[in-house]
Amino acid sequence: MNETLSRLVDSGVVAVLRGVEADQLIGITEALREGGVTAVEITADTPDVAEKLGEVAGSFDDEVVVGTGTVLDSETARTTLMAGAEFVVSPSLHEDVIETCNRYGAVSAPGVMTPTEAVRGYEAGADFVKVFPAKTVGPAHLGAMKGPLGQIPMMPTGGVGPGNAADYIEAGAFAVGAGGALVDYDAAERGDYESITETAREFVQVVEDARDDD
Ligand SMILES: O=C(O)C(=O)C[C@H](O)[C@H](O)COP(=O)(O)O
Repeated sequence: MNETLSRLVDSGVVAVLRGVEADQLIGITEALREGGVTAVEITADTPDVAEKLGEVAGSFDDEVVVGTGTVLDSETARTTLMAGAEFVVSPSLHEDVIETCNRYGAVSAPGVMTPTEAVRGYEAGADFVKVFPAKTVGPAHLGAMKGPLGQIPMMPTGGVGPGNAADYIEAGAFAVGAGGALVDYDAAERGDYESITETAREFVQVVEDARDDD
Protein backbone atom coordinates (compact mmCIF):
# COMPACT_ATOMS: atom_id res chain seq x y z
CA MET A 1 0.00 0.00 0.00
CA ASN A 2 1.12 3.55 -0.76
CA GLU A 3 2.80 5.04 2.34
CA THR A 4 0.55 8.11 2.55
CA LEU A 5 -2.56 5.96 2.25
CA SER A 6 -1.29 3.68 4.99
CA ARG A 7 -0.75 6.75 7.21
CA LEU A 8 -4.39 7.71 6.64
CA VAL A 9 -5.39 4.18 7.62
CA ASP A 10 -3.24 4.48 10.75
CA SER A 11 -4.94 7.73 11.72
CA GLY A 12 -8.41 6.25 11.19
CA VAL A 13 -9.89 9.73 11.41
CA VAL A 14 -8.86 12.41 8.90
CA ALA A 15 -9.48 15.91 10.24
CA VAL A 16 -10.98 18.48 7.87
CA LEU A 17 -9.84 21.99 8.86
CA ARG A 18 -11.63 24.80 7.06
CA GLY A 19 -10.76 28.49 7.24
CA VAL A 20 -8.55 28.20 10.31
CA GLU A 21 -6.31 31.18 11.10
CA ALA A 22 -2.58 30.60 10.94
CA ASP A 23 -2.11 31.15 14.66
CA GLN A 24 -4.60 28.41 15.52
CA LEU A 25 -3.68 25.90 12.87
CA ILE A 26 -0.57 24.64 14.62
CA GLY A 27 -2.32 24.47 18.02
CA ILE A 28 -5.30 22.58 16.65
CA THR A 29 -3.09 20.15 14.72
CA GLU A 30 -1.00 19.56 17.84
CA ALA A 31 -4.16 18.95 19.89
CA LEU A 32 -5.43 16.47 17.29
CA ARG A 33 -2.08 14.68 17.11
CA GLU A 34 -2.03 14.39 20.88
CA GLY A 35 -5.42 12.67 20.66
CA GLY A 36 -4.23 10.27 17.95
CA VAL A 37 -5.52 12.02 14.82
CA THR A 38 -2.42 12.06 12.64
CA ALA A 39 -3.95 13.06 9.29
CA VAL A 40 -5.13 16.58 8.59
CA GLU A 41 -6.79 18.04 5.51
CA ILE A 42 -6.59 21.83 5.18
CA THR A 43 -9.28 23.01 2.80
CA ALA A 44 -8.29 25.02 -0.25
CA ASP A 45 -10.81 27.75 0.53
CA THR A 46 -8.66 28.70 3.54
CA PRO A 47 -6.96 32.06 2.83
CA ASP A 48 -3.24 31.60 2.04
CA VAL A 49 -3.74 27.85 2.04
CA ALA A 50 -0.37 26.93 0.48
CA GLU A 51 1.59 28.99 2.97
CA LYS A 52 -0.34 27.63 5.95
CA LEU A 53 -0.20 24.09 4.71
CA GLY A 54 3.56 24.34 4.25
CA GLU A 55 3.93 25.57 7.79
CA VAL A 56 1.91 22.72 9.26
CA ALA A 57 3.60 20.11 7.08
CA GLY A 58 7.02 21.49 8.10
CA SER A 59 6.16 21.64 11.80
CA PHE A 60 4.83 18.11 12.09
CA ASP A 61 7.03 16.42 9.52
CA ASP A 62 6.60 12.65 9.98
CA GLU A 63 4.10 12.93 12.83
CA VAL A 64 1.10 14.22 10.91
CA VAL A 65 0.32 13.66 7.25
CA VAL A 66 -1.03 16.87 5.73
CA GLY A 67 -3.26 17.16 2.68
CA THR A 68 -5.43 19.68 0.85
CA GLY A 69 -9.22 19.47 0.91
CA THR A 70 -11.91 20.99 -1.29
CA VAL A 71 -9.62 20.90 -4.33
CA LEU A 72 -11.60 21.66 -7.47
CA ASP A 73 -8.84 22.28 -10.02
CA SER A 74 -5.40 21.01 -10.91
CA GLU A 75 -3.74 24.40 -10.28
CA THR A 76 -4.74 24.25 -6.63
CA ALA A 77 -3.62 20.64 -6.43
CA ARG A 78 -0.18 21.47 -7.87
CA THR A 79 0.34 24.62 -5.79
CA THR A 80 -0.47 22.89 -2.53
CA LEU A 81 1.50 19.75 -3.42
CA MET A 82 4.52 21.97 -4.03
CA ALA A 83 3.92 23.56 -0.62
CA GLY A 84 4.05 20.17 1.10
CA ALA A 85 0.66 18.47 0.76
CA GLU A 86 0.88 14.70 0.51
CA PHE A 87 -2.70 14.01 -0.43
CA VAL A 88 -5.50 15.88 -2.17
CA VAL A 89 -9.20 15.44 -1.51
CA SER A 90 -12.11 16.87 -3.48
CA PRO A 91 -15.83 17.00 -2.81
CA SER A 92 -16.35 16.07 -6.47
CA LEU A 93 -14.67 14.12 -9.27
CA HIS A 94 -12.01 15.93 -11.34
CA GLU A 95 -9.88 13.74 -13.56
CA ASP A 96 -7.35 16.55 -14.09
CA VAL A 97 -6.81 16.79 -10.31
CA ILE A 98 -6.21 13.03 -10.10
CA GLU A 99 -3.82 13.24 -13.05
CA THR A 100 -1.87 16.09 -11.43
CA CYS A 101 -1.56 14.17 -8.17
CA ASN A 102 -0.26 11.11 -9.97
CA ARG A 103 2.19 13.27 -11.91
CA TYR A 104 3.76 14.37 -8.62
CA GLY A 105 3.41 11.07 -6.78
CA ALA A 106 0.70 12.25 -4.38
CA VAL A 107 -2.41 10.49 -3.16
CA SER A 108 -5.70 11.74 -4.61
CA ALA A 109 -9.28 11.17 -3.57
CA PRO A 110 -12.25 12.45 -5.56
CA GLY A 111 -15.61 12.95 -3.92
CA VAL A 112 -18.13 10.40 -5.18
CA MET A 113 -21.70 9.50 -4.45
CA THR A 114 -22.44 6.67 -6.88
CA PRO A 115 -20.77 3.41 -8.00
CA THR A 116 -20.25 4.91 -11.47
CA GLU A 117 -18.38 7.89 -10.04
CA ALA A 118 -16.35 5.65 -7.73
CA VAL A 119 -15.24 3.45 -10.63
CA ARG A 120 -14.56 6.45 -12.86
CA GLY A 121 -12.35 8.01 -10.20
CA TYR A 122 -10.50 4.78 -9.51
CA GLU A 123 -9.95 4.13 -13.22
CA ALA A 124 -8.59 7.66 -13.54
CA GLY A 125 -5.94 6.74 -10.97
CA ALA A 126 -7.37 7.83 -7.62
CA ASP A 127 -5.97 6.05 -4.57
CA PHE A 128 -9.27 6.07 -2.75
CA VAL A 129 -12.64 7.77 -2.99
CA LYS A 130 -14.33 10.07 -0.54
CA VAL A 131 -18.02 9.23 -0.24
CA PHE A 132 -19.46 12.72 0.07
CA PRO A 133 -21.75 13.96 1.47
CA ALA A 134 -21.99 10.81 3.59
CA LYS A 135 -24.74 12.10 5.84
CA THR A 136 -27.42 12.12 3.16
CA VAL A 137 -26.89 8.44 2.31
CA GLY A 138 -25.46 6.91 5.48
CA PRO A 139 -23.37 3.79 6.13
CA ALA A 140 -25.74 1.46 4.25
CA HIS A 141 -24.98 3.26 0.98
CA LEU A 142 -21.22 2.91 1.48
CA GLY A 143 -21.67 -0.76 2.45
CA ALA A 144 -23.77 -1.43 -0.65
CA MET A 145 -21.14 0.19 -2.89
CA LYS A 146 -18.37 -1.86 -1.24
CA GLY A 147 -20.27 -5.04 -2.24
CA PRO A 148 -19.27 -5.05 -5.92
CA LEU A 149 -16.47 -2.49 -5.46
CA GLY A 150 -14.50 -4.00 -2.60
CA GLN A 151 -11.21 -3.11 -4.30
CA ILE A 152 -11.86 0.64 -4.01
CA PRO A 153 -10.88 2.10 -0.62
CA MET A 154 -13.67 4.38 0.61
CA MET A 155 -13.71 7.14 3.20
CA PRO A 156 -17.02 8.78 4.14
CA THR A 157 -17.01 12.50 4.95
CA GLY A 158 -19.78 14.93 5.83
CA GLY A 159 -21.77 14.46 9.00
CA VAL A 160 -19.49 11.76 10.39
CA GLY A 161 -18.81 11.83 14.13
CA PRO A 162 -18.03 9.55 17.07
CA GLY A 163 -21.71 8.53 17.17
CA ASN A 164 -21.81 7.00 13.68
CA ALA A 165 -18.17 6.37 12.70
CA ALA A 166 -18.35 2.73 13.83
CA ASP A 167 -21.24 2.08 11.43
CA TYR A 168 -19.16 3.34 8.51
CA ILE A 169 -16.13 1.26 9.50
CA GLU A 170 -18.32 -1.81 9.83
CA ALA A 171 -19.79 -1.03 6.40
CA GLY A 172 -16.27 -1.18 4.94
CA ALA A 173 -14.75 2.30 5.22
CA PHE A 174 -10.96 2.27 5.75
CA ALA A 175 -11.11 5.57 7.65
CA VAL A 176 -13.51 8.48 8.14
CA GLY A 177 -13.17 12.20 7.45
CA ALA A 178 -14.58 14.69 9.94
CA GLY A 179 -14.70 18.42 10.46
CA GLY A 180 -17.47 19.74 12.67
CA ALA A 181 -17.76 16.73 14.98
CA LEU A 182 -14.01 16.64 15.57
CA VAL A 183 -12.80 20.22 15.85
CA ASP A 184 -14.53 22.70 18.11
CA TYR A 185 -13.29 26.07 16.85
CA ASP A 186 -14.83 27.90 19.79
CA ALA A 187 -12.75 25.74 22.11
CA ALA A 188 -9.63 26.63 20.12
CA GLU A 189 -10.59 30.30 20.34
CA ARG A 190 -10.76 29.97 24.14
CA GLY A 191 -7.40 28.20 24.16
CA ASP A 192 -9.07 24.98 25.32
CA TYR A 193 -6.99 22.62 23.23
CA GLU A 194 -7.40 19.83 25.76
CA SER A 195 -11.04 19.37 24.83
CA ILE A 196 -10.04 19.00 21.17
CA THR A 197 -7.52 16.35 22.19
CA GLU A 198 -10.17 14.57 24.25
CA THR A 199 -12.68 14.50 21.36
CA ALA A 200 -9.98 13.26 18.99
CA ARG A 201 -9.01 10.51 21.42
CA GLU A 202 -12.60 9.31 21.83
CA PHE A 203 -13.19 9.47 18.08
CA VAL A 204 -10.07 7.45 17.22
CA GLN A 205 -11.02 4.91 19.89
CA VAL A 206 -14.44 4.42 18.30
CA VAL A 207 -12.77 3.68 14.95
CA GLU A 208 -10.23 1.31 16.52
CA ASP A 209 -12.92 -0.56 18.43
CA ALA A 210 -15.02 -0.92 15.27
CA ARG A 211 -11.99 -2.32 13.42
CA ASP A 212 -11.37 -4.81 16.22
CA ASP A 213 -14.98 -5.99 15.98
CA ASP A 214 -14.60 -6.75 12.27
O1 LIG B 1 -15.18 20.13 0.71
C1 LIG B 1 -14.63 19.18 1.20
O2 LIG B 1 -13.60 18.69 0.69
C2 LIG B 1 -15.20 18.57 2.41
O3 LIG B 1 -14.55 17.74 2.97
C3 LIG B 1 -16.56 18.99 2.86
C4 LIG B 1 -16.76 19.16 4.35
O4 LIG B 1 -16.05 20.23 4.87
C5 LIG B 1 -16.42 17.94 5.11
O5 LIG B 1 -17.23 16.95 4.60
C6 LIG B 1 -16.55 18.07 6.60
O6 LIG B 1 -17.87 17.95 6.95
P1 LIG B 1 -18.31 17.82 8.47
O7 LIG B 1 -17.53 16.70 9.08
O8 LIG B 1 -19.77 17.51 8.38
O9 LIG B 1 -18.02 19.14 9.10
